[in-house]
Amino acid sequence: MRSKQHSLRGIGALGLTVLLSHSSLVLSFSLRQLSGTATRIPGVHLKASVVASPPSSPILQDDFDDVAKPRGAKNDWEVHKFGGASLATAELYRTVGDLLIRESEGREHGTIPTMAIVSARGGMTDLLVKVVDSALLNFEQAIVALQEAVESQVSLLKELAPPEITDPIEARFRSDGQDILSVVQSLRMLHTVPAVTMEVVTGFGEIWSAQTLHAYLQTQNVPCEWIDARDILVVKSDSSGLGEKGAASTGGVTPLYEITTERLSHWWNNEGRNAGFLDLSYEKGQVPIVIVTGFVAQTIEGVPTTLKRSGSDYSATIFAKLVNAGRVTMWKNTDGVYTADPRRVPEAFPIASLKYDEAMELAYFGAQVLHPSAMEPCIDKKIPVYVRNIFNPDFEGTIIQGRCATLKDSFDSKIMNWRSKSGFVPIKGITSVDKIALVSLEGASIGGANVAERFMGAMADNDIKVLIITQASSESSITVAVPENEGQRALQVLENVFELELSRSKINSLSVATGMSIVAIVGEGMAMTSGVSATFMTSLSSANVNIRLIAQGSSERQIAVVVAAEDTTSALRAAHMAFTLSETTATITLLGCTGNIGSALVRQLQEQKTRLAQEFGVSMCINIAANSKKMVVGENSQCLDVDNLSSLIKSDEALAFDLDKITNLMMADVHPLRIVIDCTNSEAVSEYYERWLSSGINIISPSRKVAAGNLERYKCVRAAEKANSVSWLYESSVGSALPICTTLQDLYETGDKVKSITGCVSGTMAYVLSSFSEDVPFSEALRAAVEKRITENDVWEDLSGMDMAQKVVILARSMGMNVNLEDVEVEFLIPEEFLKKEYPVDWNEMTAAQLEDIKCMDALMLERLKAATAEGRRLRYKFLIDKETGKCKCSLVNTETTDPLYRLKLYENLVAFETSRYETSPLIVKGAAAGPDLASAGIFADLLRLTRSFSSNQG
Ligand SMILES: Nc1ncnc2c1ncn2[C@@H]1O[C@H](COP(=O)(O)OP(=O)(O)O)[C@@H](O)[C@H]1O
Ligand SMILES: N[C@@H](CC(=O)OP(=O)(O)O)C(=O)O
Repeated sequence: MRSKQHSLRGIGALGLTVLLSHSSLVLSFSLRQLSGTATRIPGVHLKASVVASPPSSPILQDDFDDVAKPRGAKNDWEVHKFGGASLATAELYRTVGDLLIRESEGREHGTIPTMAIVSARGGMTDLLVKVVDSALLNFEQAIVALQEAVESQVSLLKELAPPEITDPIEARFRSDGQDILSVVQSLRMLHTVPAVTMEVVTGFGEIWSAQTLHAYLQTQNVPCEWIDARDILVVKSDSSGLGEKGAASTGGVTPLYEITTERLSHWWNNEGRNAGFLDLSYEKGQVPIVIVTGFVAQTIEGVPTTLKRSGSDYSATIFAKLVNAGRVTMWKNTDGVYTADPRRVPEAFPIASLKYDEAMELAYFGAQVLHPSAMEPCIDKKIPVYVRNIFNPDFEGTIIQGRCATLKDSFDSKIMNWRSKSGFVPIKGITSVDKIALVSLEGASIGGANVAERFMGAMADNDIKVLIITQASSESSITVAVPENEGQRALQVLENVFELELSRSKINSLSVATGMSIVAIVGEGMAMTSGVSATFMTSLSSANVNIRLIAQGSSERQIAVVVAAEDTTSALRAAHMAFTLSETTATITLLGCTGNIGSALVRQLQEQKTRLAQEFGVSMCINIAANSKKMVVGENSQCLDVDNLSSLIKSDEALAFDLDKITNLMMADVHPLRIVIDCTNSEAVSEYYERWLSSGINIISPSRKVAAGNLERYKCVRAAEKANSVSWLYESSVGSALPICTTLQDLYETGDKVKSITGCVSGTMAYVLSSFSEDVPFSEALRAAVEKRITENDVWEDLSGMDMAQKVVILARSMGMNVNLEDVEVEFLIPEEFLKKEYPVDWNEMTAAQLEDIKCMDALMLERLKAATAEGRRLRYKFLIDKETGKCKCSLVNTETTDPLYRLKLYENLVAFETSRYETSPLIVKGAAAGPDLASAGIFADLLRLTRSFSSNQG
């Protein structure tokens, strides 16, 4: 095992002494370098590995091996990167070590030289950041954090290998801890934290992590070594600070490949040779495993630096390029790159494949899973990058390879509307960057003064990272998105630059707005399709998200918007769903879920769900279900298990029914297609219709409470529907599943003039009147109808004619008539006093009493039947709506043989439309229309209508 004891130890507070020992590398530290370092971190007892150009090698030129072609190996190198989450515990270090051994054993083509780039153990970098950050504010806290950092790594190490391996490593960790302590102490004298201090201290996480994994691999007796990347990787950095995970940036760090290649080659021919890597017998299964510290590097001046937060991904691809690897695998704690951050969008799922450019855009706009620069090194050598889950290694994850078509290519190709090609989704992923400020210059009237150039020049000169720019063509208005913590500085800088113009009022205003986030959709498919940005914007507006700025990259691979920070998650989820990246087509609140119609609907949804998903790509998600007493709610907007709905509502999980709570939950749901299905007959529920529609929630109502209720309320609800571009559908409230309302709407919308509508829209009336006879009394026919569950719960609603009258109101209103229920002339088939009578609350008892009472009508009804039969006619309960006279009527009539109702059978409904176009022969809609199954089929049809019209809206 090799010892790396290269430290810079301070002997005086402001002095800098170098104590460096390295088996093969010669220290050459120029005075300029030393003073350079000293000016950056004066007084710092810096431990750094400083590598100058390789010494004259003792190795003969013939003997010099190319690291990219390991002597004797049949396969290329493969590089694996393990992030902090994959190295959080001793168990995980073992898992990683075993995985490396397995991978190095190869697949069908023999052993594979293997390189592992390791991050700090999970949470370590944050802890080291805390050590530095708290040094000035709370020194005690810094010490505690430092102790925790060292001790946690030591105890993890000791779990992995015996003392003969771990003792020297532990000693190094502790000595490193002492060095960090010196650095931190010196900060107290400086009263400031030089940028390089953070880079030096945080890098120790990776240095310790690599040695920890190396300790474990040594116990497995495999040829292995570890590399401190600060000895090899030389970079040029044009940005200060570590950055933040998931911040929008390109990092600003460029590897210097020539010198880095030289150093790696030198390492291979010296350290590697000493480790026996040049003499391995690959056929016999011997293969090198080289562990490299991620994240850390060195500047050309020899100062330790980093590749910025999440930079180990970048280290991995840089080393992959250096050794010309066959592939890079980034091992993460997720099943690959997701369509959106899974912590914010629970519906997100792993993307199977991405182009390099798409991955770069996603990373630039904040997808924390990848470092923004990480793709660069793989592009020219076409090295595929796999993103896989260490906790689910059998899953394929995401593969990143290939370039996107250029803008010119897309100009040459045929543009199509993305919704016209079924199954095609132009968007691969949706990301966000938090903590953004918008800086705006408005109302410039400075002819020829080149406002944009001065604006952007000021940003560049002051090192302010501009993430998005939008500019009005006149240059009179420019807005840029910058990191929030740069917002005020950007404003000051601009105030200085445009001081003169501001004082002469040649610029209206310069302003900064903080508390913003960028939300971006990414995918190469958008360059070749139309309708993408319309879908994006519509989804945001349906989620009530206000857009502050829009920008589309010239590559047409991304569209970014800036929104208020508190709207970010809604925006992400809404866009995710609008592009059907989520499977759920609609989220549904089902009211009255245990009633006759509600439970029939649940049954149908259960039966149809696979077919709907497979044939139509529609997935309905019942998210809230309630009856009049209880309600159940899917956690985090997740779907309830439809197969278990009835037991869920009886379980302890069920909450007390609360319409306000339901409304708030629906309003918080950002799904662009939210639907309430009102299968209740509740007046209380109908009071919420207007509010729901005004909040962008669609309604499907078999309930007639609103459609046939108070005219003023009906009008308000309709107005809310129109104003909010949502739908209120109630096809199932008239004639169950028969297309009566839609037919009427079609006639109306196509300009036909509906003169009158007649027919029978009561299944109970149709059944009873066509089945009672001299042998079967009227009351017995009604009993049969009750048993067949085709009546309303309260059979008086049917027999009073009020059920039919409500449907008449609905149809008349659809013809543009201003009618209320009182305007319908209704003939009762029961004595009026029955309606005022008090019946038991229990349904069975109430119905039994009603069936007893109705017997008094048997004789009278038989008489009417006989009279009709004597004339060769049939008894039917018929409605009439006459547009011209405004008359609406429901009555018992003796129908002639020519009347379409004459042949109406048991369960049937019939509606005849007499219109200008259908003058000679009315348009007739007829069919079975009774019972919960048909009613729920009507709701189902409305549901599908809504999902269809929603998707066409979006294109
Ligand atoms: N689009 C995305 N796909 C996958 N993960 C994402 C995405 N956006 C954000 N993340 C977050 O990034 C995390 C993985 O990135 P990171 O923590 O940097 O990994 P590691 O440290 O293991 O390299 C995931 O746990 C997830 O929470
Ligand atoms: N440890 C560094 C570098 C890195 O890339 O880590 P991770 O792979 O865990 O994101 C960081 O936390 O930023």
